[in-house]
Amino acid sequence: MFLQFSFEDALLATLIASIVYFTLATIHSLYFHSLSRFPGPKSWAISRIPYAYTLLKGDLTQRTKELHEQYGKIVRLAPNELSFIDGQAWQDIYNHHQGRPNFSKNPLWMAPGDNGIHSILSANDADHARYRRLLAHAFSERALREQEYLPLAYIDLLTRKIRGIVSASESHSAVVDIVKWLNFTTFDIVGDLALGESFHCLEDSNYHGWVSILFTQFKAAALFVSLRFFGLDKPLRMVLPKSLLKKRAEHAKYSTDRIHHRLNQGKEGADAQRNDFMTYVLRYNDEKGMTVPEIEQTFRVLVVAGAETSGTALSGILGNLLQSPDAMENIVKEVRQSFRNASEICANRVSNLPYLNAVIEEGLRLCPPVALGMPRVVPAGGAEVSGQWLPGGTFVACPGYASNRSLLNFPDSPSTFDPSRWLPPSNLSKVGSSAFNPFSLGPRNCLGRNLAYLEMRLILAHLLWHFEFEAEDSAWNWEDQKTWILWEKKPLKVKIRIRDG
Ligand code: HEM
Repeated sequence: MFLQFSFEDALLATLIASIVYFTLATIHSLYFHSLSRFPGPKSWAISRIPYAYTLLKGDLTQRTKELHEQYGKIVRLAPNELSFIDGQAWQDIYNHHQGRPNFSKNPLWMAPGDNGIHSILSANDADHARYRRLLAHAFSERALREQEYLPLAYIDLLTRKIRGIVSASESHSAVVDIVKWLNFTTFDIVGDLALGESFHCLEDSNYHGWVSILFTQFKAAALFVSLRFFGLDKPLRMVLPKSLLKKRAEHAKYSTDRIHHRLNQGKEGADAQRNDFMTYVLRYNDEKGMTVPEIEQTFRVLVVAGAETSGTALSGILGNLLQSPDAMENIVKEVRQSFRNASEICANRVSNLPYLNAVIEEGLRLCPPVALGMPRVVPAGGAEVSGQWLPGGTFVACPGYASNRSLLNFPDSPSTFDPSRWLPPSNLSKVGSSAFNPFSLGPRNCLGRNLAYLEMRLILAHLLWHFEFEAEDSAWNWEDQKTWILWEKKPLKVKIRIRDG
C-alpha cells in the first residue's frame, strides 16, 4: 500500500523542514558556532543578510562604527565574520608573520577582471609578489623625485583655472565645488602617470566620461559582492541589461586602449623625457615580471586606487579645515611664512612643514579614503587575532573609519578635528598610532603611499598659498556620506578669493 501525499502535504512538510532547519541553524550560530563567544547583534550573527543589505545601502562604514561603539573592539558582523579595531588586530591580520602564512584577501571581494586576469589588488600571494617587485620601481624614492614635475604641472593648472574663475567675477570671489576640482587634479595626475595621458578634466573644467561613470562601477561592485555571499552574482550577470554590460566593456576598453598606446611608445614615452609608471615597468620587466594582460588590469586599478583615494583625502582635509578656523589660520600662516614665491613650493620642502603634515594625518584619521575593513581570511589551521584563536576560513577585517573614531584608540575627543594631537607636546599615544593605518600595513599595504603624501602636501600648500577659502555650506558633514567600496562624496561649496599681497 503506497502512502498518498497531496501537494498541500508536500508544501507543509517543506515548510516544517525549513523552520526546523533555520531554528537549528540559528541555535547553532548563536550558541555552538566557533564565533558565538563574540558580541554583536543577534540578527547579524545568524545571517549574512543584514550585512549584505547594509553594504548595498552604502551604510556599512557608519554602521560598523556604531556597532563597535556598542559592543567594543571585536564585533561579529556575520555568522563567519569578525571586525576588529585594535592595533594588535591590525598587526595580526595585515602584517607579515615569520614562518606562518599571511591572511589572504577574501575571494568574495576580489574577483578578477572580465578577462579573467587579476590585478595587483586581487592577485594571489605568489603573483602579487611578482607584480609588486616590478611595480616597486615605479614608486621608489628615485622615481618619485623624477616624477614630481608631473603633479606640479597639474597643480599649476589647477591654481590658474581657479584664479581665472575668481578673476572673472565682479565681486573678486567665486563659489565653487572644491571636491570636483580636487578630483579633477588627482585624476589628471594619476591618469597621466598610469595611462600616459591625463583625462583633461582640469583643462575642460569637467569630468572625463571615464571618470564620471566610475562611481556607478563601485555601486555595481557592492551589488555583486552582496550577491556573491549568497551565490547569486552569476545569475544576476545573466539577466543584466545588455546596455549595462556594453557600458562596462567600453569603460574597460578605454583604459586598455590607452595602456596599449602607452606601451607602444616604449620606455621613454612620447617625449623621451617622460618618467611615468610605465617607464619603470618597461625598464625592469622580464620573464619574472608581468604579462601585458596583467599590466592592463593593474594599471586600470592604479588609476582608481590612486586618484579617487587622494581626491577623497583632500576633500576631507579641506572640509575639516574650513570648519576649524584656528587650524586654518595655523596652516595658512605656516605655508605663507615658509615660501616667498609659489615656485619655491616643492616636495622636499613641504615634507618638513609640521603643521601641514599634522593636518593631513588628522584629515586621514577622520576621513580615511579606505573606510571599510579590507577583507581577509584566516589561513587554514587557524590563527590568533587580538589574543583570540580563530578557526581557518574565518572572515576578518579592521575598518579604518571605526578604528580612527573609536574612544578606545583616541580617548581624547575622537570625532574632533584637532591636528595638534599629532604634534608635541601632546603627540599621539601608542594605542592610537598602532590602530591608525590609513594606507594599511604589511605586504599588501599601499604602494602609492609616498606619492599620495607628495600630492596631498603639494596641492594643499599651493591652494593655501594662493587663495583664501571660506565655507559656503555650514551644514557640510563628512559623516552624512555613504560608501560603496569608496566614499560617495557630496559637493563642498567654498567661497574663494585670491589672497591679498
Ligand atoms: C590618500 C591616498 C591613498 C590612500 C588612503 C590609500 C590607501 C590604500 C590602502 C588602504 C590599500 C590596501 C588595500 C587592501 O589591502 O585591500 C592600498 C593599496 C594600494 N594602493 Fe593606495 N592609497 C592612496 C593612494 C594611492 C596612490 C596615489 C596610488 C598610486 C597611484 C596607490 C596605489 C595603490 C596600490 C597599487 C595598492 C595595492 C598594493 C598591493 O596590493 O600591493 N594608492 N591603498
